[in-house]
Amino acid sequence: MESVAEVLAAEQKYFDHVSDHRERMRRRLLEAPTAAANAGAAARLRKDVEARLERLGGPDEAVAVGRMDDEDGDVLYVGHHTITDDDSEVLVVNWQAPAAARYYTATHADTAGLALKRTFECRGNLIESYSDVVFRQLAAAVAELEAPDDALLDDLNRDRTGQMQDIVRTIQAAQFDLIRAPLEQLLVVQGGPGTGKTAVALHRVSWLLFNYRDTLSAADVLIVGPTPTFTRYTRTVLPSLGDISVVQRDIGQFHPPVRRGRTEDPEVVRLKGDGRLAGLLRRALYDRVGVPAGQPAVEAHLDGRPVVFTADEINQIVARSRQTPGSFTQQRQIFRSLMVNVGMDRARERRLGVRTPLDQLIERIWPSFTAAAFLRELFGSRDRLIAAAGEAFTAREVALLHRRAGERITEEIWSEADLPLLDFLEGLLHGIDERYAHIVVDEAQDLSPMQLRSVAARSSSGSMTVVGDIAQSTGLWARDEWDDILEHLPSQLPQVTAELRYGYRVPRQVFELAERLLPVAAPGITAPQVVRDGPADPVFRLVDDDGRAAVAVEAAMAHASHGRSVAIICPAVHRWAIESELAVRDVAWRAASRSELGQGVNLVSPHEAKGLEFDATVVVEPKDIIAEDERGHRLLYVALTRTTRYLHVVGVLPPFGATEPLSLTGGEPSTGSTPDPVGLDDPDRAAFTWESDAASPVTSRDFEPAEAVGEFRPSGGVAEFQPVGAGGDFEHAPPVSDLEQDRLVVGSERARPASDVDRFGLMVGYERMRPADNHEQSRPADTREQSWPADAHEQSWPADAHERSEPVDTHEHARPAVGGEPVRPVSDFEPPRQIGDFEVTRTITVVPAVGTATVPSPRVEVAEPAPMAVAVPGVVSDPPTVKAAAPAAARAGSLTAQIIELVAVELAGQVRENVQPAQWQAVLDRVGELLASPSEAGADRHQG
Ligand SMILES: Nc1ncnc2c1ncn2[C@@H]1O[C@H](COP(=O)(O)OP(=O)(O)OP(=O)(O)O)[C@@H](O)[C@H]1O
Repeated sequence: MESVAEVLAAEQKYFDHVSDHRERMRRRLLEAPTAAANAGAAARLRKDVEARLERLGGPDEAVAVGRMDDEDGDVLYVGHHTITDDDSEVLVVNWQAPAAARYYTATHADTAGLALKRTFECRGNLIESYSDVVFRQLAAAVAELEAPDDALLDDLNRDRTGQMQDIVRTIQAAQFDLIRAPLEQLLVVQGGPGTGKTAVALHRVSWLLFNYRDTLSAADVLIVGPTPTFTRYTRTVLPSLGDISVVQRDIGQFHPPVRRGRTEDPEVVRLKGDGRLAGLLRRALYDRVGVPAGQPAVEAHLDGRPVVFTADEINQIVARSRQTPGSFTQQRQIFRSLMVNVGMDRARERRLGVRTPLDQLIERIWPSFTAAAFLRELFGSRDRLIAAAGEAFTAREVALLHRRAGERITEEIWSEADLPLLDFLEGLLHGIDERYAHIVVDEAQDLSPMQLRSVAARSSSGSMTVVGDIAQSTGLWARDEWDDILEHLPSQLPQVTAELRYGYRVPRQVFELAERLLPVAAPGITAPQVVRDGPADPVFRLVDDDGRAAVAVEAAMAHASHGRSVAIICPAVHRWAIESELAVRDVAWRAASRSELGQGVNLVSPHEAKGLEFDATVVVEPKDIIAEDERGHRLLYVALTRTTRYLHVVGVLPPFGATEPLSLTGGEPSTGSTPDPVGLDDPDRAAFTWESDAASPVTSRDFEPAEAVGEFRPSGGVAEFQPVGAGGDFEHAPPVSDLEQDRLVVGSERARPASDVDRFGLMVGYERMRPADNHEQSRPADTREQSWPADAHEQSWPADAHERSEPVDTHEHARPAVGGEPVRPVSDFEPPRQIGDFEVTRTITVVPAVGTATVPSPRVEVAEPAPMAVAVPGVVSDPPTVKAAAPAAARAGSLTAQIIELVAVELAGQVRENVQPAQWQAVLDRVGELLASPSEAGADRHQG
């Protein structure tokens, strides 16, 4: 069997060989125009050459994405583009070609005659690694049937860039089935978040363009997305597949040119999206045609020769004109020619005194409009609205549509809900010029009937790919059924509905949280099956109102500092605070509302977040996301499912506690008997995760704090913390901390092995706020942060900090100053590498704002921390060695105390209660003391 290195060398040789041929093809193509007979032919050739060069791929692209070996030993390489040698032998076949299909369709159950499928991981044309699926082995390994292969996992784990990437390398069999479904149908693809609906829809376009190339060109295809941001995010995929001229638009782009920016009441917006508006507009438009009632006859002149028409006569001509197929304007032209014909026949001798030229009369009887002018007049006239509304609308609805017109048409500002109406009118007035043989509608689940009409009006054939997720359907037109959407997309073609079942984007830990919303958000929908684990559990950050923005921004900055794309998904009510915080901290950020996305910090509204994804997301204030939409739980589901790796939830509601569990379901505050909506009752679930940069941060499940340091014993509504081993009972105390290779590790015997636990590292909270020279004030002021000052003794301490119940604001603009020295912002502090004898392996953010929790009762009382520190058997195994070990032990002791506090928080969570600010403060004060004079406190404790 060949070694990996041998395989790589052989494959690279082939890649280089193919690349040489590709460059030869390129040179030949580039030379072609110069050989043309004349300038016109050369220009045509050049265009053709450009298109063919696109199809060839760039010189830096990998020539192939994979290869397949059939059972007879024949090999075929698959890539983005076909590459041939001098004899026109195919070296690499393009992925859309029928010959490539088996690369995607082969499965363990039906190998399609393949023995092996190899997927390459490349940088440019350099192969970095490859992964093989050996079908016979796969079939044998039943356990692996649903397991994603390595190549797929690699792709899913890569950093996101703010632009969607193609998935040619790793299209899955079920996805490929939809990609190559026949053109002549209306294909509906339902699938949960991250199941690849958008990817499938885009690759389907490319596949159709290749396989129906005789009848379908790029100009025949339209892709419609929900927002400009989404369109920007997805628009590079098709060019990367060699399909450059496919039209990609967002739904807000179908309208005549008007000024946008009017905001409207949701009730009005909803009404304007209603399909009944189509009837109203049509009636209103044709209500403007005809001779006004009460006018039996009219007179006009044709070149000075008077003509008289009776009203009946004109109305008959109007009726005849309206029967001809065509737009309002075309019918008007017919009307005009009929009128002119009659006029010519009937015109008498020239006579003065008839003032109205025939064209003016025609304009009065059948006015010509622009869509905007017509709609402005209609909305501005209650009478016209009432007439057009007929029986189909209530008086209230008519009143909602009525509005004062702007002074001039050029000053009229239009709302988003007006746009489909303008578009509909434009279609009535002039017809729709741009029609497409295939239309892809992404995120279709939210579109209003009038928006869907805009799409349908552009279909020449009824062939469409409609993708979306009912469970993510929000907004004023949130749907529970696909039929409610499809009734507005009429098609003569068969309608086929398919479902994508595997979730590729969202890691298991995150989806386990998000899917708990589904029973409330979309009861009939089956959750997708996630295919991979993420690097971390979701992190819940408990904050108070003042601390929210800081915590969210800090979390985002931390991710951004690792080069990740991170979205702060923020409901409108907190947007300002977040933007201010970003400004104060001088953080460069991008706004989805301006269609900017990329690495670093992005600020995104929950609605804008649809269809997008990021390496990390910070979801701000779940309850307000829920409040932002009638289907707020779905909106939160959307927000929670945007991450490919890390999720932070930042909110004022504690993620635990009997009085207010993390209210992912929103609504009324829960009582003790209310089932916990996110399953935090479930003892197997981590109540929260302590924030950490570790690859897998320590969660509340990771060790057994109660066994390690003590336990909470509820008594009369107050749970008391009882440290185990108090009074020096080392023998029976399980280890609380241990010194191992200069690291402080924490855990009990039942905890994870030290290698895992040592990620826990040192708890260095609180210390950063230590006063320079007044140890009595040594106490934490802001437990949201966890950095250690580079030099603790240089820090100033706000004089009134001990009286504050809210975290001290450490921002530039509101930084407290003590003795003229401003308190430095948290971001200025570098955690130390070394504390005493201990190497700092990790800093962990303290669960924030416990000191400011407002949950009244029941409460947890935390006993004095002193006895807790005695259980340091790894350091001080018996009293005689106390003195010698005192400095190290003292430091370890104080740090242990901090750990114990965190354990206390954890336990508080586990007993589903919260710590009273006063109690908590007592603990923190005590730790402050210990930290202020560690040796003394340590010695005391060990002696005591
Ligand atoms: N076969 C695959 N190989 C590699 N990556 C894939 C594959 N299928 C999907 N993905 C990736 O999964 C992520 C989610 O895909 P996509 O955005 O198409 O999902 P979606 O179903 O449209 O999600 P949403 O409902 O949130 O809009 C993308 O990063 C996409 O590239």
